[in-house]
Amino acid sequence: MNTYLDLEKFPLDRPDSPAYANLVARCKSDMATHGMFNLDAFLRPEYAQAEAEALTPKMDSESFNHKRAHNVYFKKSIPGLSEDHPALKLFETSNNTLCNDQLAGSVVEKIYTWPPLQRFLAEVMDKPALYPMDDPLAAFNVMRYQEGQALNWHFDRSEFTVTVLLQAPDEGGLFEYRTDLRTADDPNYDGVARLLAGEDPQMQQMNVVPGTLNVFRGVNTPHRVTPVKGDRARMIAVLTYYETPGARFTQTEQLGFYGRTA
Ligand SMILES: O=C(O)CCC(=O)C(=O)O
Ligand SMILES: [Fe+2]
Repeated sequence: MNTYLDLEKFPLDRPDSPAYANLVARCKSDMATHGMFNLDAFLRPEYAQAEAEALTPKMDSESFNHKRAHNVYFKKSIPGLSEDHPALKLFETSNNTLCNDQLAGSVVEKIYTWPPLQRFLAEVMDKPALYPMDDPLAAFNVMRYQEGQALNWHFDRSEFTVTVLLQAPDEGGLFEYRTDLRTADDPNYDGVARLLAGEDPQMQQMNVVPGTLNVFRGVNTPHRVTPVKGDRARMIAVLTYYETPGARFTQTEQLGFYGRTA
């Protein structure tokens, strides 16, 4: 994996080293303060670019165009919220997705299934262990956003999400987020409505270099990707792990996100 990953800077393969302990401590601290952490250029940028190019023909011919209007919950209705509540405002999303069953042999698959990464993430996230999903579609994806495409405001299904940026666009395609807008006990619908109206001063933007591994707690932190501008697409790998083995999407979720069931 040292070919692809910068294991000198991020010694995930040396869990007994002091450098590893330092890295875990830094990531825990970033997670506690910002709800996310980054390993800059963890996937060496030349391999990130090569992976983006290698996957482009498949993206052109086989990907699912995830295009729909949705609210921040990806649900039709929320018990106790009237249909016209501004927290349920609909937004357009469009991007193209390749699923894990279309990514056999890819570098993204190698990273997703590499046990030291799972162990490292578990340690940073204070979990006894983390497991890959047992879902042929939702375990890991590569998403492409071309000119005008975007992923609109949403909360994630999983507690946290791991991404690796493969290719950055020339303009737009920015990741925007609002840390801890809700909690497990307080859905904060008025706060959600404020954010969606563009009136939350605590919204932030993140800009990362290609190859960066980002981990963010997206279950209570709404986030979006702004529309891409220009000819260069934004391409990103999304890796999902759970605390229990065997996690799967429901058929309804598979259909909604990937246009098919498997
Ligand atoms: O494209 C990204 O940076 C974010 C992807 C994301 O939020 C998701 O897949 O849930
Ligand atoms: Fe997300």
